[in-house]
Amino acid sequence: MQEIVRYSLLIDAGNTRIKWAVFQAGAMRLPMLWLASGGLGHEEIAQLDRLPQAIEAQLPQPDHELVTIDEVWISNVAGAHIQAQLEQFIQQCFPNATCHRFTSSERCAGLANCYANPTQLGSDRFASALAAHHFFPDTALVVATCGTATTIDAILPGKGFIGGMIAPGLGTMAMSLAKNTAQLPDLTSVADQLSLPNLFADNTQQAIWSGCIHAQLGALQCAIRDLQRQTDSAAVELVISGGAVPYLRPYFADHLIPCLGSEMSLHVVENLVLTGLAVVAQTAQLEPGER
Ligand SMILES: Nc1ncnc2c1ncn2[C@@H]1O[C@H](COP(=O)(O)OP(=O)(O)O)[C@@H](O)[C@H]1O
Ligand SMILES: CC(C)(COP(=O)(O)O)[C@@H](O)C(=O)NCCC(=O)O
Repeated sequence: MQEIVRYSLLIDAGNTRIKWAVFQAGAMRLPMLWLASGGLGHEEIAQLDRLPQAIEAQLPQPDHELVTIDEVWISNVAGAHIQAQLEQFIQQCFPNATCHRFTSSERCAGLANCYANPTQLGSDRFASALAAHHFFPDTALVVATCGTATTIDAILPGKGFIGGMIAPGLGTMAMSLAKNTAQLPDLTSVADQLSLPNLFADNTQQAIWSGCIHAQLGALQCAIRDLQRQTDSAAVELVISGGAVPYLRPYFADHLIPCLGSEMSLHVVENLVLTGLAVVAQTAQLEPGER
């Protein structure tokens, strides 16, 4: 008889990209071993009608297994239009799956949310915090996601998610300079080739890039230092994720690790929001009353 293997589909709809992963509840460790995963821009959303094929192509699928997506968890901060399209694709592709929209609440998976209005907190920020708290419990954490916006949040043992900062993301910063000035170019297509031999650049492209990169690093440094002051200790760890991390990472050794005190206190996670949704899905399966 064929065994039916039950999977959860996790979806992180950010303001630039939609990321997805297939997860099977069980022991979790970093990096997460997704059974299948992918991502696409908003402009490519129509391709989601081929999601079952994209998933099947990646799954290790021995003959005796039938693959069933029996639940979907969505974190969406990209608006009602994207939510409606996502729900339509899920209904079309996985008609038997239960679809859950993850939103921020006062408490989830053992983490308290101290936002004045807990439901106002972006679901991606809360999911990221849940992931960080799950893997690094009892630690003062700065949790950063560097996407369309850069969000830099804090978790304190005994208190939970205490709040954070929302800043323009790296790409958003660079684009806003190009849009709002007469003489500054758009760096989007050349970002992959840009390097910074000196913080004080001697040309326009590198000067823009230096400004944007160091603004991001500076915000992270401020967050780490503030949390260190609040905890009266240097034992603060940074968990960081998001599409802009590959551009920022070359500067971590000079600008973040000295603040943290040790390389061991820096954790780069491929997709923290999806990881948080896996924590939520697992908690809901194991402890249905906890969500
Ligand atoms: N060429 C680039 N230059 C600067 N930033 C980039 C570039 N490519 C990607 N990024 C960054 O990655 C972001 C997308 O990352 P992601 O974490 O998926 O964001 P979101 O969750 O907001 O959709 C872009 O908005 C941008 O900030
Ligand atoms: C801050 C955000 C825009 C980040 O979105 P992203 O960059 O991940 O696409 C999103 O988390 C959001 O819309 N938050 C709601 C407001 C808040 O968190 O306070």
